[in-house]
Amino acid sequence: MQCPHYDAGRCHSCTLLEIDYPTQVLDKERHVAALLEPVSTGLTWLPAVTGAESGFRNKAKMVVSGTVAAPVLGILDGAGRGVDLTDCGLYPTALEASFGPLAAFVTRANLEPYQVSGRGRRAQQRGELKYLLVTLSPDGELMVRFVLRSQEAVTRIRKHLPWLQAELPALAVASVNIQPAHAAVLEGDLEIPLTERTTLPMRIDDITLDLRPQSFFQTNTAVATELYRQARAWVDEVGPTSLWDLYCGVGGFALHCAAPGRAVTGIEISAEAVVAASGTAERLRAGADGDRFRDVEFAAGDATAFAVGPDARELPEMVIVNPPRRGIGAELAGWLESSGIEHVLYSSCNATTLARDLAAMPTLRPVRGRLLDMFPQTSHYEVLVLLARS
Ligand SMILES: C[S@@+](CC[C@H](N)C(=O)[O-])C[C@H]1O[C@@H](n2cnc3c(N)ncnc32)[C@H](O)[C@@H]1O
Repeated sequence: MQCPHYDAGRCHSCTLLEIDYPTQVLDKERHVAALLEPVSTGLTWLPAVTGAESGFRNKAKMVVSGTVAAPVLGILDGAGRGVDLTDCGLYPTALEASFGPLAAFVTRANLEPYQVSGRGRRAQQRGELKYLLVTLSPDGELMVRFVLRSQEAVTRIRKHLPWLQAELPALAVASVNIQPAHAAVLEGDLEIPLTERTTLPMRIDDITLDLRPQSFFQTNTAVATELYRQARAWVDEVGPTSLWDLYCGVGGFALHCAAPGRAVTGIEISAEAVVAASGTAERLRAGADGDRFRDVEFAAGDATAFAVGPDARELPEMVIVNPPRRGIGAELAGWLESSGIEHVLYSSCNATTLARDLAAMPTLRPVRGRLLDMFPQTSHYEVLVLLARS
């Protein structure tokens, strides 16, 4: 992939851009194999799943800088200057096409880009609009979230929204997120819906997941499809009658792995994601294939607290974990190790913490592994590992 921003030294996000794609994948395979080497006796690797080298990201997190008259959507460079990344090669055309109308909307609704000058206690904050978070569904619909410092601009956004909807007919869901803190954390707790629709349907094979603001979704829809397919295949092979999906997000693993006669429980810290997952399950139960989803439920909470806590009376036959980059950690790994549960499916976006967690579960041996290249051009990747009790 060629990138003028990389060539000019303006953006360094795609750290592997100078390495051809097959070599990137080979290097990642070697990387994960080396990390898992201490626990790899009996582990069979399936061929890596690769995706498109460009145009694969279904979401854009655009920092808004510049001025009301000439907003810049992209990133801030090391010196805090805005870099326009609206032509970034990682975005599909339909996502890229939304940036022009969104930039024009910033001007029309008089949304002053947020900026900080000075440092420490002398830091001065100005402006309102921090980020534009845009997600593209597989059916071409858009969810747009305006991350603002305060509610000052909400009325103006509402007033001008019909203009944006006319310019961007694909806009299905819009909301404002209030992040008052000057912090690295992207978004705040308060979400203000702007449209009647609050869910973006993300169709993946035969399951359409409802995505809501403040919920995680896998970045690369095509590779996520393969991830859920592989998970379903391995879970069906094991054939558990009860399954937990810990760190379930909007229910991707839980719903793809649901089957008649299988009780599935999804646990997730984001209450909004749980609302979305529960809504999807309800819709699917009412559909032609409703029996599959009869016994699927979701609850909000901490994955470890759920597993080790008093709520977890009956142990499931199998557990799926798909934690953030920090991994599942010592407490949950220790609990799984001593639980006696026969099978665990671990989907990881950070093989270093995966290796650490596996070392803490010595009697749960990896038997199958598959790398899924969710993030071409970067050193990141997803890896799915099936663990069986030895
Ligand atoms: C890598 S995402 C996976 C989401 C989902 N499995 C999917 O396929 O989209 C990790 C998820 O863990 C959730 N999470 C973070 N900390 C958590 C915790 N302590 N307990 C439960 N869920 C947590 C995040 O909100 C996020 O949805």
